Parts: sequence; structure tokens; C-alpha cells
Amino acid sequence: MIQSDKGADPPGTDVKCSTASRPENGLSQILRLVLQELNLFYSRDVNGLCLLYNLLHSPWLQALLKVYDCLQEFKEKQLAPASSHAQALCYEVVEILHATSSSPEIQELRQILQAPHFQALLSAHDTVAQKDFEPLLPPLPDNIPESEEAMRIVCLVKNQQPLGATIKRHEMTGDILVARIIHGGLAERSGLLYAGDKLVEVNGVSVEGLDPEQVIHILAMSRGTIMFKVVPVSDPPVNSQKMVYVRAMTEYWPQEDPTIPCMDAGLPFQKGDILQIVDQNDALWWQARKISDLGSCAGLIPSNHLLKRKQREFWWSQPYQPDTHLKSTILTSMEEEDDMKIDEKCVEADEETFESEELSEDKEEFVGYGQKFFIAGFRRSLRLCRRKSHLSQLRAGVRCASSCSSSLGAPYEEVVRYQRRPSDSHRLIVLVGPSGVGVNELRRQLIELNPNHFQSAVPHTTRSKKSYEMDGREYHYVSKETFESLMYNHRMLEYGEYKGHFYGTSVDAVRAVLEEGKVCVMDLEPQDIQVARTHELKPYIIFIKPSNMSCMKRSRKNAKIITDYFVDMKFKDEDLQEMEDLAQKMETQFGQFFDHVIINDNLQDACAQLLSAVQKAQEEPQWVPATWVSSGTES
Ligand SMILES: Nc1ncnc2c1ncn2[C@@H]1O[C@H](COP(=O)(O)OP(=O)(O)OP(=O)(O)O)[C@@H](O)[C@H]1O
Repeated sequence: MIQSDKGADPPGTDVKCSTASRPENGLSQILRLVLQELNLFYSRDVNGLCLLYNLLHSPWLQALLKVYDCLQEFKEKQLAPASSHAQALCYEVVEILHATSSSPEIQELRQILQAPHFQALLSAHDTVAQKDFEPLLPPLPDNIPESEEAMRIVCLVKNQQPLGATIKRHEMTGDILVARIIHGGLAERSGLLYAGDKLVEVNGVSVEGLDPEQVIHILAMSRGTIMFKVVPVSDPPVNSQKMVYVRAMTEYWPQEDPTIPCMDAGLPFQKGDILQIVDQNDALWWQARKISDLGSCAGLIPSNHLLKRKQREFWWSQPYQPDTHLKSTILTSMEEEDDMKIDEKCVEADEETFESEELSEDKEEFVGYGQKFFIAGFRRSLRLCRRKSHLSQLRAGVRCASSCSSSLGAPYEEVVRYQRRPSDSHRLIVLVGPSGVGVNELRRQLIELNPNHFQSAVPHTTRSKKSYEMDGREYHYVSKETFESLMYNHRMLEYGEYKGHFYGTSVDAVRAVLEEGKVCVMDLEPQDIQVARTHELKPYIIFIKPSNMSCMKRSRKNAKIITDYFVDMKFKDEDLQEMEDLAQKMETQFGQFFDHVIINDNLQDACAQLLSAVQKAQEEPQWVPATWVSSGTES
């Protein structure tokens, strides 16, 4: 019907002319005319017209046709620069403006024209307009014999960047083959070289009979353009793997690995680095980038399987040391040292320092007393009691096992970006740091900022309740049997023994805070982090680190260290040194778990950083183990 009606176009309207060359007569114009005509039929109530009328009137169809018109118009336009010397023109204009009497508008225009980003834009424009592209590729040799039909000539311009390919010698034939093409490197971007291609010549030099090292030497000596003659691999590999992101749970230094196929192509990484794995085709060597440097070309890293094997070999090559992990080397020796120190401090303290037994215990346990208000969960750090308990021996054993297994555990942990939804529970905030660094101080300050939003978990104890205490406020008071059952059923995130009583924080106590819609903030010993790393709690681990010795001496001038004998002592140099050493060891051994690091120098700054980190943890996407997101299983 519309076709037959086309003949009824009003005179003077050329609907058959090119829609592209005359935009005013484009498709949307045609549509307008059709609608005008349909209008006539519509008023006569012709069947089905109403439907068609609505369809043609629909805004989306109108918009679509407009887009089509624009594209058609653009397609037929030959874009040419108005000037290929825009930058020179700009200088001229600036000169003229200088000579002109100055007004605010002229000054502003001069500033805009002279601004570096504007100059850079004009320079880029002129480069494109003049087609001034460097470097120029040399012409292909024209005397290629017919017998070399299966060959490919590849010219690459090196431009001070590595080629991004490795070579090897075929064990049987002795041929020099391209072993792998590095993602993002020059060779890959050219799309002309593939793993498996056989090298015949490099810059006109035959590689027959040469060692890979000799070929590499020729390549290294080459500047500018390199010409390869290759026999292409019959079946070029296709990388159809999806990108995987992992957290490095160990460190890797290619320079120290004699087994890496090409040391220069290796990607060094440290514990905790997030890596984007772009190629897992090789069972032994993967290709990866650091997410902090995604623009760079990929590097070689050992595959999961290979790195595990390396870890095992390294482990067995070490002389037997019964206590090589953090807790035993540092804390066991600290246990003895501390006992000595505490004795010294005890001798140093005068008698007036000792108060009545009950008051002393309160003071010892609750740092929160004497503050603006009482905050549950602020019994003094368990770190002191852990050092002196028989439980610590047991825990040391458990920790040794877990520490050993973690050093031999999966070297990469698959991670994904996780953004907490408003309906999800808050992530548990865990503060970790060497004793005395200010973990409790920062935790308390954070909670005091907004006690309705931030809260500690109420710990459990086996000691009896005092007259002024309330069950569930200072502690959950439980029997020794109940405590042990929680412990052995892995319901305690941390625990310790002090003066014959057990103390600890349970998963349920944390859950209770989270279920109230609050953010639970707790401190943990680094070796307890693994226990808290579950799908349910999704802990965000913040490492509180001491600053350097001179800064610490200044900032801790009036601070008090809390000792086992509840004598608040000033920090001595050796306390600060011990803190620094311990922080370093914690970072070396557990750095892979730290989501954020805060240097606690100026307390106010550190507290502001803590608040910002905690908000980011709850509101912004973060890397978390893939198992926390993809399934309901705990890891
Ligand atoms: N940035 C800082 N500047 C000055 N003093 C600080 C700073 N951070 C903490 N302090 C003080 O240092 C002392 C020890 O801090 P805190 O009790 O928080 O340490 P901790 O890391 O919890 O160690 P522990 O668990 O062994 O008690 C406290 O007196 C605290 O007020």
C-alpha cells in the first residue's frame, strides 16, 4: 500500500533522491511525508492504518532513522583536514593576540591556546593530518624465489621495546622455532608471528645450525627494523581462554629461577599482588600481568602446578628447623625475653603501682574503663596472655602445621571483584599489627566515632562474673567445657589463656554484631586470619604498621606500653625496635592476606585513614577469593 502510494508524493518533493547526499531529504524526511499521507487515510478510518500510524510515529523508529541518516551522510563524506598546520596557525594567532590591546577575553583565549594539553592536541592533529607516521617499513624484497612460497616475510620495528617472543630449538630437527608469543608484546600486536613458526632468516642471516642464544644475540644487536623469514606453523594456536585473576600467595623472582625459559620475559611478583592471567596454554609457564600495570606486556610466571613443585623442592632443601615460622621464631623467643622484661619491669615498678587484686584485674582487662564510655570487647589484648599459656604451646603446634601447609599451599588464589550490596551483611573488619603499635587505640577511636555503626564482638571467658558485670556485656561467661567445645569445633576466631582462664572471640559473637546491621571491628593475631577468612564473614584485613624508628620515638614520647603486670611503662628504644622487627616479619609471612596497610605515625591521620579504608571496604569493589562469591561454601 505504501509502495503504491509513493506515486502520490506532493509535487516538488523528491523522495527517490540520495538520502545521504541531501540530509534534509533523508529517510526521516521520507518518513515525515509518509506520515502526512497516512494522516489523510487515518481521517478516513481505513482498516489497520491506526496500527501503522502508531508504529511510524514511535519515537524509537524516528530516532533510529535519524541515526541511519547521519551514518549514511558520514560514510560518503571524505574527511580532510581544514589545515595540516594547526599548531603553526595557533602560534600566529597567539602572536596577534599579544599585539592586540589586552582584555580579559583575549587573555583567556591566549591562555587556552598556549595551554600544554591544547598544544598537544594540535600537535597530534597535525601528525595525523600530515600522515607523518614513523617509522616507515622498508619495501619487501622482490626477488623471492618461487620455491619459498610457503614462507612469510615479517618486518617488525623494534623501537626500543622487546620483541615479546621467545624461541627454542626443536629437539629432533634442530630447527629454531618461535616458542611463545608474549601477550601485549610487539610480536603479538603485529599479528604476524605465532608460536610454532619456524625461523629461517633474521635480517638476511640464515639461522640454520645456530643456537637459540646466537639468534637472540643477532636480535639484540638489531636496531629499528628486523626482518624475519619464517615458515608459518600450519595450525596457529588460538587463545580462547577466559581471563582469570589471582592473588599471589607467595613471591617469585625470575632472576633467581634458573629453570625459567627466558629470564627477561619473567614477571616478578610479591605476596598479595593481584595478577591477571592471560594465557594458560602451557602447563608449566603461564603469562600474566599485574593489575597495577595492565597496559604493559605480559610476563612469564610458573603455573600453579609448577610453583607448588618449586615450593615443595625449596621446603625439602631447607635444613630442618623445628620452629621456623613467625610465632615460634619471634614469639617463642619473645616469650622468654618478655618474661625477663616483665620481671625487670616488675622490679622497676614501685609498690604503689600495685592496686588491690580486683581493681588491678579490671584495669588489666578493660582498656575501655576510664574512657568516655564503656565499649564491650575491649579487654586488654590477648597477645599478652597468649605468650604465657600452655594453650600457646598447643596453638603454636597448630599454627606451625597451618603455617607450614600455607607455605606449601596453593600459590595462587583465584579472586574476583566483590561489591557488597546494601542488603548484604557488612564485611568483618580485622586489624592486625605487632603488639603496642596501636591496634586497640585505633579500634577504639573508630568505634567512638560512631558507636551506632561500629562495634566490637563480646568475647567469651571461663572466669567467673564479677558483681558489677553483666553476662553478654563485658563477656559471655561460659564453663571451661563449653569454651573447649567451641574451640575444638572451630567456633572461636581467636582464643588464649590467662591466669588459668580462657578468653576468646567466637564466630557467633561476630555474627551477632553483623546481624544488627553494624560493622564488626576486631583485632586478630596474623596466624588467626585464615580461620576468619570465610564466605560468611568476608573479612577485610588491615595491617597496622609502625613507622620508622625516629618517627616512632617522636610520636610515642608520651605513649604507654601495657605490660603483663599492668604497669604502664613508657616505650623504650628496644620496644620500638622489637615492634619494627615483628611488623617486618608479619608482612613477610602474612602480607598476602593484607587488604590495606596503615602506617600508624600520627594518630589522627591513622584514624582518618582507617575510617576511609573501612568505608571503602564496605562500599567499593574489592578483590576477594572467588569461593566467597561463586558458591556458598566456606574456604
Ligand atoms: N599514633 C600514635 N601516637 C601516639 N601514641 C599512640 C599511637 N598509637 C597508639 N598509641 C599509644 O600506644 C600505646 C599502645 O597502643 P595500643 O594499646 O593500642 O597497642 P596495641 O597494638 O593494641 O598493642 P597490645 O595489643 O599489645 O595492647 C597506647 O598508649 C596508645 O595510646
